[in-house]
Amino acid sequence: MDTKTTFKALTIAGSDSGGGAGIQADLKTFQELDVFGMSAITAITAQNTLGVDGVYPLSEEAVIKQIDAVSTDIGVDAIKTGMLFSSEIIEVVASKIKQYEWKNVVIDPVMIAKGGSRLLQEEAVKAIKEQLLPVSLVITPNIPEAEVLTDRTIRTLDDRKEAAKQLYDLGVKHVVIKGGHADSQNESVDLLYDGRVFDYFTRNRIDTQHTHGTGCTFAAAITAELAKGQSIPTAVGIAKDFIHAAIEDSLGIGNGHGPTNHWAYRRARGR
Ligand SMILES: Nc1ncnc2c1ncn2[C@@H]1O[C@H](COP(=O)(O)OP(=O)(O)O)[C@@H](O)[C@H]1O
Ligand SMILES: Cc1ncc(COP(=O)(O)OP(=O)(O)O)c(N)n1
Repeated sequence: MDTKTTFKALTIAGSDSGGGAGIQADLKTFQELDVFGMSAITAITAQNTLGVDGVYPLSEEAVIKQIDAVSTDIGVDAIKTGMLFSSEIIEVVASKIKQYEWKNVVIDPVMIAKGGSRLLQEEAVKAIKEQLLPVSLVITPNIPEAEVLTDRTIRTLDDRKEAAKQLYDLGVKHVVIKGGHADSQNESVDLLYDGRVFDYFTRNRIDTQHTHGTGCTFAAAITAELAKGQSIPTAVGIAKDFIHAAIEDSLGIGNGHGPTNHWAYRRARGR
């Protein structure tokens, strides 16, 4: 009998036709980290490195069917959410997390794409705070997303720490506020808060416009490592190394904000 363990992760997110963000980025990241990837698509976007040209949400029924199909047969060790688009889809996802008693739940609260297109309806922010955060293990907002979720301006690291505490108080067990949008010219610092202590993950800032999909890729790497049973600080540390390699060795594809390189981390390890 085959006794090999296969770790499995599910992404519940939107499709990016350009391949750099959304479910495409998540599945590539799972694969690169030796985790079997599955998807429940919430919306289809027509998108490339120049921006989003169309958003086509799926019905709640379609999302439910996809989640049930993989959960009842294949099984799930960790899940990640990305673009959820509406309060209705968020409600479905929160109820499925409860139904399947998932513990390794990573929320990337995707709101607006780089070019300014909305990937989450404005009124759905409330549903993320009230329905999703209480049933999640980790949330990974960038600074603008953390500002919306906490209704506060974040300029300094102290502002970020206060925002992390505020998010923790909504019920999520770990908060990672990413530093890609911070003012710092030299480094990009991500902050992790577990309700007790702050931890910092720091790498040099890379001067590039090819950062499309960095948030999705980072959160997917955390999810993959949680699926394998890693602790949260270890998973965040590996994700930081993964995204840093992917940005540093980016591919130069397209005429706008290009994608990161999902195979850079593996190649750097000689695999
Ligand atoms: N120019 C950069 N150089 C190095 N790391 C970066 C850079 N931009 C983003 N990162 C890292 O990429 C990840 C995603 O960050 P961020 O850009 O804040 O998220 P999002 O893509 O959701 O806006 C974080 O780990 C962040 O520190
Ligand atoms: C379908 C889809 N999902 C998420 C995003 C946002 O990705 P993110 O990693 O935040 O990168 P940018 O859009 O900021 O480049 C997306 N664009 N599309």
